[in-house]
Amino acid sequence: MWSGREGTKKATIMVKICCIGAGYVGGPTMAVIALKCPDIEVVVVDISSPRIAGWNSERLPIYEPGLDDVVKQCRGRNLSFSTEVHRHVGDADIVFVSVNTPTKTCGLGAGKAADLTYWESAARMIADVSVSDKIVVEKSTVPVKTAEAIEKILAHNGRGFSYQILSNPEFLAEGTAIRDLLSPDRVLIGGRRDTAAGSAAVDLLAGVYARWVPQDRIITTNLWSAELSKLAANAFLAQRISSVNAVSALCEATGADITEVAHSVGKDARIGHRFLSASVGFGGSCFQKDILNLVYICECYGLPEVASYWREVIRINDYQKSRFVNRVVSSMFNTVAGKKVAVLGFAFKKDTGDTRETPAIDVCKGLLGDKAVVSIYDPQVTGEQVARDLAMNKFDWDHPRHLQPLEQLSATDLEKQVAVAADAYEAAKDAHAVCILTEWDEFRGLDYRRMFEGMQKPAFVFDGRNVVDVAKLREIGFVVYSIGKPLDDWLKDMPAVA
Ligand SMILES: NC(=O)c1ccc[n+]([C@@H]2O[C@H](COP(=O)([O-])OP(=O)(O)OC[C@H]3O[C@@H](n4cnc5c(N)ncnc54)[C@H](O)[C@@H]3O)[C@@H](O)[C@H]2O)c1
Ligand SMILES: O=c1ccn([C@@H]2O[C@H](COP(=O)(O)OP(=O)(O)O[C@H]3O[C@H](CO)[C@@H](O)[C@H](O)[C@H]3O)[C@@H](O)[C@H]2O)c(=O)[nH]1
Repeated sequence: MWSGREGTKKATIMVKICCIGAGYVGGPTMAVIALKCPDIEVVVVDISSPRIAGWNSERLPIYEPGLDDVVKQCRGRNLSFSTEVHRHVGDADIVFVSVNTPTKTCGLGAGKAADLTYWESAARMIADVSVSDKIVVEKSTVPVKTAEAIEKILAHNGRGFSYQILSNPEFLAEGTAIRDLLSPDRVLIGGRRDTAAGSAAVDLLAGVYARWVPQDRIITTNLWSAELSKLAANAFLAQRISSVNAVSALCEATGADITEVAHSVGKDARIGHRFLSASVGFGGSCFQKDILNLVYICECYGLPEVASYWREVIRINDYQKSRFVNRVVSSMFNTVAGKKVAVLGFAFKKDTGDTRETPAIDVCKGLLGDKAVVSIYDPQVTGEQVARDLAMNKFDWDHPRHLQPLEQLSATDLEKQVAVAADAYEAAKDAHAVCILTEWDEFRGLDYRRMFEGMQKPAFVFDGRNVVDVAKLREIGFVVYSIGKPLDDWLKDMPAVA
């Protein structure tokens, strides 16, 4: 067993790992650790009993390709899910903290800063219930210097036990989480290498990952570099999307084709071809939240120019979403009031049921604001989830489910204006337009002729993900708009400004 007080690394057998937070990160990450380290006991705990019940059932609480299989192999062997938070945290050797770190909605830093309420309460709880020394691992994405705050909480409340804090940010993307965890580009571990105990803690955690990750992909840094690298990586990724989306607007204005431009640009090995797909905008629980967090940190350190540089990445993303809504409304004679619009795809990307910060929410709210009647189909998103999302205030989604307030759209408004369809054909029946907002593979192979026949005329397709064959659909008779593609005559004179 590891002993922090002695500052030594003994045998790594008999280690117990406990992860606080059984979400999109905690669940899959721990499942893969359990799979690759059969001699390590891994327990995932959460304050949400429905979530834990889900992890213990046949229908896992999140949809992620390959996850069922990994959980089935380990659950009941060396992987378990529990609401007995105190018991399992108390005697674990390594405690991962993978709780929500939402954007603050009120008070100092509202709309930008990370809300560390859940993090701090987890840290205080660790101090309260510990019966042994521990390595505490930041898995959540946190502001730079959070480790210092956690060290202080544990030092002042830790009742004599020794704690080593490590930063081990997670880089998995949803939809490919299992693949990313099994074969990560890198594992990053930040710690206090300058102390014997800190160094031993880094080595111990690195030893866990080394069971399946090649040594040259395990990077160790100081704490602040690890914390900042996570925010910087997401900012760089999101910046690429905002760059390609900004160019997509110029393509539409000039007759260039964004697919051709992105291909030509990405052929330069220094730029690379990945992450250059123009879209209706990026979504997901991380990009916006983490960039806002970065912006706030820059402001706090007196770097307003750097803050405004990163803020533009979000501005372009918001512009892209409202530009899309304006395209839809202006193309349809400047009004969608009372018109049925089919929305294909509600998740923030394909292969996930996650709708956090999905561009579909903003697009649907924009269309509903113009009094459209919206019929939504997504293969992985339930009607209940759609209703919650459309009734929720900005940023409220990133709190444990039972703490999310619901306001904005009344239930009657929702019932009148929003329906959820069983498939794409039902969504499009009698509709004036189809909007494609998620790039699900099945949307590529739909029978668009059949759809066209059941729709009002002129029939429109607004493709926010460039999944349809534009020429084929135009041949069928659709008026087609596809992000960043040359406009057809119908759309050419329509203004699409935000
Ligand atoms: N989703 C991703 O793809 C991703 C990837 C990398 C990093 N992250 C970061 O990881 C963190 C977690 O993200 P997530 O998507 O897994 O969130 P999530 O909302 O899916 O899961 C967080 C879980 O923590 C639980 N929780 C909150 N406070 C708790 C407490 N005090 N004790 C026990 N459980 C508690 C919640 O009930 C919830 O189930 C965030 O900081 C996020 O930014 C997310
Ligand atoms: O070329 C692209 C690539 C992505 N997207 C969109 O960008 C968003 C985010 O996609 P992606 O990054 O694939 O998914 P996430 O699960 O949000 O993963 C990001 O956020 C995680 C949470 O921090 C990080 O761990 C991952 O490394 C980082 O990729 C989605 O709406 C995508 O549709 C585009 O519009 N164009």
